[in-house]
Amino acid sequence: MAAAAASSKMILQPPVRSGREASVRTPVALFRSSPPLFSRNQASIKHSTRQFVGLKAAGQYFSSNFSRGDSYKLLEASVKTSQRKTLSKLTCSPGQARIVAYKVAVLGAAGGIGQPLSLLLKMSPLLSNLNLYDIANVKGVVADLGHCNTPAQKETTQAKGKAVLDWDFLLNKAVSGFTGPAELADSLKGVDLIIIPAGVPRKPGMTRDDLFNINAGIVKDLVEVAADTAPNALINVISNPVNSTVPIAAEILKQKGVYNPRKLFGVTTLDVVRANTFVAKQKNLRLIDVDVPVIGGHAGITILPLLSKARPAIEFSTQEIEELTVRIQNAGTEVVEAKAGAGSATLSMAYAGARFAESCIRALDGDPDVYECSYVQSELTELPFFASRLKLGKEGIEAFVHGDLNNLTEYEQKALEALKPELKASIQKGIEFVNRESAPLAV
Ligand SMILES: NC(=O)C1=CN([C@@H]2O[C@H](COP(=O)(O)OP(=O)(O)OC[C@H]3O[C@@H](n4cnc5c(N)ncnc54)[C@H](O)[C@@H]3O)[C@@H](O)[C@H]2O)C=CC1
Ligand SMILES: O=C([O-])CC(=O)C(=O)O
Repeated sequence: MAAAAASSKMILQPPVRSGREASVRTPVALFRSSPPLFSRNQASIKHSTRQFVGLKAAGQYFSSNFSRGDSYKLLEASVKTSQRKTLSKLTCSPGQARIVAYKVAVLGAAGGIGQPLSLLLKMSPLLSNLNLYDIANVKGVVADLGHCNTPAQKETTQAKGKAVLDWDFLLNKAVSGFTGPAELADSLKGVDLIIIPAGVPRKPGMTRDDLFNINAGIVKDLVEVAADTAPNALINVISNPVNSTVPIAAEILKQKGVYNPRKLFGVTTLDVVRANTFVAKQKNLRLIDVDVPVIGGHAGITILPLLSKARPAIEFSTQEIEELTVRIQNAGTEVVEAKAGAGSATLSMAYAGARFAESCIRALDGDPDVYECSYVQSELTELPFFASRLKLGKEGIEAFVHGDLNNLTEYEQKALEALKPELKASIQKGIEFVNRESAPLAV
């Protein structure tokens, strides 16, 4: 069993910084872009990517779709030197080529989130296989996506026995469809990452917790098969209510004897994406420069943006803090109401989900500089699950950015205490659901 996710060794202290200094001197991108998959000097590129990929210029194609080029220097500096890893795995020299062959399964792939998420994943240069599972309508999605000419990667052996990584412009990236419970296990064989957006979305007037009765069972059933078929995969749970579905997934994995708290994530990236968007707009900043950690959970007041920890360091009035916090907490409802019965956030969630998935893959691949907020098993507070900023690594969670919870403002501290009872009840509800479902029937 992996070490407890929040062992003291894994706790990072952020560097001491004055806000002004941080804002002026530090590039504050959320994430560095993925390093090139191979060094151009070291491996040959047979074709111009510009020729084949309409969306990005050749030089950009090998980097992330969701992040930018600057490194996340402040956070990186908070990692002890001994914890730093080299980038050696991310480049390859002749004779040492490898295939970047990460396999991802999307469960609920034909839905409002599943479809655009699958498209974004198919565009990602970091994965080779995409397995799409749903109880209905997957065939069409696979046929549709299969026509996008996003190339696969493969290792080729050149003259003189030199292996190089290359794009195979004839082979399309493998996209496979799986429909119905009988095909679920096949969709999960050999995958590195499982993303779960299966379940019903809200309608106006509903809370996320109102989805519990349907979605709890869906997540439970999917994770049971995942535990049997891909026990080592990372799992990203999108299905709501995330505050309960993640504890449900954890209990199922525990029952199956394969729970690794470092590998189970509730996807809260959309809260960060929204916080960054709203703050950048309010303060007239470049979007790319803004990073607001969002902690707690993923429903109403359990969503707590830490504006005092925003980068760059930004001055907010009390009124701005209150208005921005409430807007970020209610942003999901804002979309639900605007869609007026046609569902909840799908496109922004697909974007956020693809970003989080890409971060997971980059971490698996050895990128030493990957930080994300996520709702996970945690010891940062007295609650067993809590969203906070994490450093991701090859085995999932590598460390917690502990310092985010230090020196909170009075407003944030109060909001943190206020969210705890609701979050605790949602966690308890998830755990009790699994225990009830698996209790032997009274005779
Ligand atoms: N974590 C987050 O930040 C967010 C979470 N969500 C949640 O994501 C979930 C999905 O939302 P949408 O894609 O808009 O819903 P949707 O109804 O458009 O799609 C859901 C898909 O799940 C499939 N599905 C249902 N039961 C299944 C099962 N047992 N196995 C596999 N697939 C199954 C459906 O056939 C459908 O294709 C909802 O619970 C929603 O609340 C939505 C937005 C943000
Ligand atoms: O609000 C919803 O029901 C969907 C969701 O979680 C979000 O958009 O943050």
